[in-house]
This record gives sequence, structure tokens and C-alpha cells, in this order.
Amino acid sequence: MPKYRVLVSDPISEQGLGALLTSPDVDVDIQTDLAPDELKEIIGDYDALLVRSQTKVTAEIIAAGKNLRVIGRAGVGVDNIDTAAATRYGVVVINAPDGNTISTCEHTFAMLMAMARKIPQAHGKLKAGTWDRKSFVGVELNGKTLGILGFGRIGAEVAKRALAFNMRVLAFDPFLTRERAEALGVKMSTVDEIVENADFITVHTPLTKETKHLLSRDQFARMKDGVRLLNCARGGIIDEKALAEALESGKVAAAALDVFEEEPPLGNPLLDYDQVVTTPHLGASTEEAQINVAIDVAAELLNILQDKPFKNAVNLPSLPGDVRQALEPYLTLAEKLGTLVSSLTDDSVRRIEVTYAGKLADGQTEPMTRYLLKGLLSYHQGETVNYVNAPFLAEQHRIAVEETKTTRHHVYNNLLHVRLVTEGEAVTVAGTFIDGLGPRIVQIGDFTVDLAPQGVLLMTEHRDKPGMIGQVGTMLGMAEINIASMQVGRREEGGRALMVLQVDKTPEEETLRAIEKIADITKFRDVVL
Ligand SMILES: NC(=O)C1=CN([C@@H]2O[C@H](COP(=O)(O)OP(=O)(O)OC[C@H]3O[C@@H](n4cnc5c(N)ncnc54)[C@H](O)[C@@H]3O)[C@@H](O)[C@H]2O)C=CC1
Ligand SMILES: O=C(O)CCC(=O)C(=O)O
Repeated sequence: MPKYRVLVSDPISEQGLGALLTSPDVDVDIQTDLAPDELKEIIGDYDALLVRSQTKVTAEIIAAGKNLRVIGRAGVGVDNIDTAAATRYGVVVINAPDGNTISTCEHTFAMLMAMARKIPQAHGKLKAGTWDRKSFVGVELNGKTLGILGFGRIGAEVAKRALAFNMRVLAFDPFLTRERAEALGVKMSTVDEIVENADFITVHTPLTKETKHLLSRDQFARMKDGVRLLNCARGGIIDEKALAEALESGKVAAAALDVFEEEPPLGNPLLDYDQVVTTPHLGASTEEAQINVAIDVAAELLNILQDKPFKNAVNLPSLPGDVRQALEPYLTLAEKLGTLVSSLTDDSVRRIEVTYAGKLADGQTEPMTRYLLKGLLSYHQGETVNYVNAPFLAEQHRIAVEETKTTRHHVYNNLLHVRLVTEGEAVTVAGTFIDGLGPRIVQIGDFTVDLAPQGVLLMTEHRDKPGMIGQVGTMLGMAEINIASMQVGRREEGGRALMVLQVDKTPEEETLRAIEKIADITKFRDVVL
């Protein structure tokens, strides 16, 4: 009996979806002609939704997806998915960033050459019966300067091909380093340098607030006369109105467009210009790319559904496999400490102070804080909290999160210390990971303890006096609750003391309340880790 239901709502290569289609855990429904209302009506039945670019995954659809855990995009751009809404609802959004790089790069290059040699125009005229050799004089690429805005996967592949055609390549990307540019044989440049010096300019960024109209009137005014532009990334990176004016004036000699601000671009005046070579968003439309992206997204989707590590989440910071593996034990520890510290107070939480000490301070701490918040918030909010939405929910509850790192600790090689500050008090726990022993809780409040973070914990704070352990033990015995292990600690003889019992199952409410009422027990808590 399959455990998970996956809805595929756009045409995606079935060959590539093999891993999903053959998994005994998964039931796949392919329905590629759903209207938005129909999708909204049925999405509640599915654990995962798999789309290409046609399906608009709006906040409304995500809200209706009561069981939705993951949305997969068979491709790179996720602008058809409301990722902010997905984060709010704790739904992971994944994409397939590698599978269509080469196809999109090759398409860009095909467009570049088609534009330079006016191939589509000449083709059309000849097919219409006219042998015209005068109207289609083109330009060579040899020796020309190509400016690349956005030097990620596709931009870098375009550069390699341009260099093979003996072009000079200028590149701008906020993450491009001089060393990498030099190694690839391109010149690291500013946007202005590209705008002012390039014969051809191609954009390969995502569409964001910063890249919207990256090339607009101001930039066109500073370009070389007769510059040629390409957009095989996202409509809107080049300002379409400004482009139309620049084509009109002759400033821009030609443009090659695979993408548009509105798709399909019905009535878009750019389609009327003879100098515009165009395709209907075909960058990734090859047999290979469609199989590759489907394979990648199917594998990741399955990983998420089966709670295995995954890497291509768009709304979660990505962790290289080895980093994730090294962090794994601490992630579990962090989540358990979050639950434990939350169980120690009933007040509303204002601030969480997390200290990463020893070797924990050397690496990435964000994932541990995320897991800690998940444990902490789910103590009160249950299953609505997950690793995706925990930081968002903390922010929404106005819980301040403060991280401190200190590379040394006088006792432990690694220590995760959590102080939770509420309106009226502050409670503290700490844990460590000991090789050969596993995760250990080493501090509860101001008491030193040593216990594995697992199972049912009963914790009392009481006055240190004879008979306290016996009274609690007797009550548990009468309720047939077996004690697996016990820790006691005290500040000083006759002073405040702590008892932590690990028991085999959670006692009934009346047993818990009876223990709580024992004279000299000042605080009593139970928690399942
Ligand atoms: N036409 C089509 O069918 C396809 C289009 N695409 C689109 O191509 C674009 C690039 O894809 P990839 O190279 O795979 O992505 P990528 O993530 O590998 O590269 C994008 C690069 O843009 C850079 N960038 C971001 N903001 C920038 C800015 N303001 N100025 C300059 N660079 C900036 C990033 O640092 C990154 O290196 C995406 O928008 C994607 O959706 C991708 C595949 C197919
Ligand atoms: O699915 C497609 O063909 C569109 C590909 C695309 O634009 C992307 O991957 O960003």
C-alpha cells in the first residue's frame, strides 16, 4: 500500500520520473489539464506536487494542500511557485538546477548565431518562395565582445562556447571571483563596463527585484550603436518597452528572445520587429534536459518523502552532503534540546540565546538553530512546525534568536547551550555529542546531569531531603511505570535538588498530578524526547 500520493500537474518526462513511478511507497497521479480551481479542490489529497512551468502554484493552492510536504519544479526557475507561501506553510520547494543547463546554453548559442546571421528571417523568406541574398547580410562573432550578465551555470557554459568562437567575454556576477574569471578566460567586469563595451549582451540571472529591468533606457543609451541583445533567462530582465524603442531607433540592431514579461506574449509589439528572433520559451526543451530534470526532481522528491537527506531545496539553505553528514548528530541533539528547554517553562518565550562552543563553533550553525527552533516550537504547536517554517514562525511570534560562538570550552569538546528567556524567567539546558556514547544532555537548569536525550523524562525540582526519591518511585510503581534510569543532583546539602527519571511510558495524568503535589516538590515537568 503506497504511503505517499504525488500529483504531477504539468507534462514531465515519464522516463525521467521512473524512480517515482516504480517506488512501492508512492502513488503517482498525472493530471496535466487541471484548471486552478480543480487543482485547489484535489491538492489536499496529495503529499507532493510536481510541476514544470505551466502550473501556477499560488498561496491559495498551497493553503489548500493540507497534506502537502513538498513542491517539485522540474527545471530551474521557481517563479511560478509562491515560495514565500510555501515557507509559511512549511512546504519544501525543490528544483532541478543542473539538468537543463547545457540545453539552455546551447539554445542561447543557437539564438546568438541565428540572430547574427538572420537565419530565421532568411529561412522564412525562402520558404515563402523568395530567393533574396541581399537582405540578410549578417555579422561575424569572431573578435566581437560578448557581455554576460549572470555568470552561474548557464552563463559560464555560454562563455566557454563564445571563447571557442574567438569572442572576447566580459562577465558580471556578484559571486564571480577574479580567480575563477581568469581560470575560465573571461574578464571580470562591472555592469557598466559590459553595457558600454559589448557587441552582444546576454542575460542569465534569475528574475528578482534587483534584476528586473537590469537593462533599461539608461543602459541602452550607453550601449554601442548596433548592439545585439539576448534573453534566454526570464522575461523582464530586459525592459521590453525600452527594448522596443531601442530597436525602433536602431540603437539595438537585433534581439533574440526566448522569454517574455507575459507568456505567452500575445499582442507583444516586440514580435512585430523583423530584427527580433524569437522562440516560445524553448531553452530547456530538449529530450535530454527534460529527462535529466525529471530524474533529478523525482529523486529529490522521494528523498524528502522518505525523510532522507536532500540538497536542492529553494526555501532551505542547501548543505553539501559531507557537511550535512557531519552535522547530523548535532541536528538531532539541537531539536531535542529545543523540546526539552520548551518543556521547562509555561511562560511565553521572548528570546532564545544559543551558544555553540568548542568544535561546533567552527562550522555552519544555522541548521542547528533551525532544528532547535523546530523542537522548541513544536512542543507547543505540534506538527504544524517543521524545519522549513520554524525560523519563520519564530519571527512571527517575535521570538528573538541570538547566536554566540566560542571556539573553546573548558570541559567539552563540543557543547550546545540554550537559554530560553520568557517574560518572567530564564531556563537553561545544554547538550554535547560524545564519540562512542552519542548525544548527551549535560545540563538542566543550573544542575549538571548526564543522560541520553530520548524517551519519556520526568523532572522534579525539590528540596534535598531523605525520602523524595522513594515517594516518586512508589507512585510510579503503583501506576506500573518502569524506571529505566535516574539522575539526581543538588546545589548543596538540604538545598535545591533535581531528579530526572527516564521511564518506559508516559504516566496517566492523575499519576503526574499526584507526583506534582508531593510536599517539597517545587517544580515538576514531563516531556517526551
Ligand atoms: N529559457 C529557459 O527555458 C530556461 C531559463 N532558465 C533561466 O536561466 C537563468 C539562469 O539559470 P542558471 O544559470 O541555471 O542559474 P544559476 O543560479 O546557476 O545562475 C544565476 C546567476 O545569476 C547571478 N545573479 C543574481 N543576481 C544577479 C545580478 N543582479 N547581476 C548579475 N548576476 C546575478 C547569480 O549570482 C547566479 O550566479 C534562471 O533565471 C533560469 O530560470 C534556466 C533554464 C531554462
Ligand atoms: O520547463 C521549462 O521548459 C522551462 C525551463 C525554465 O525556464 C527553467 O528551468 O527555469
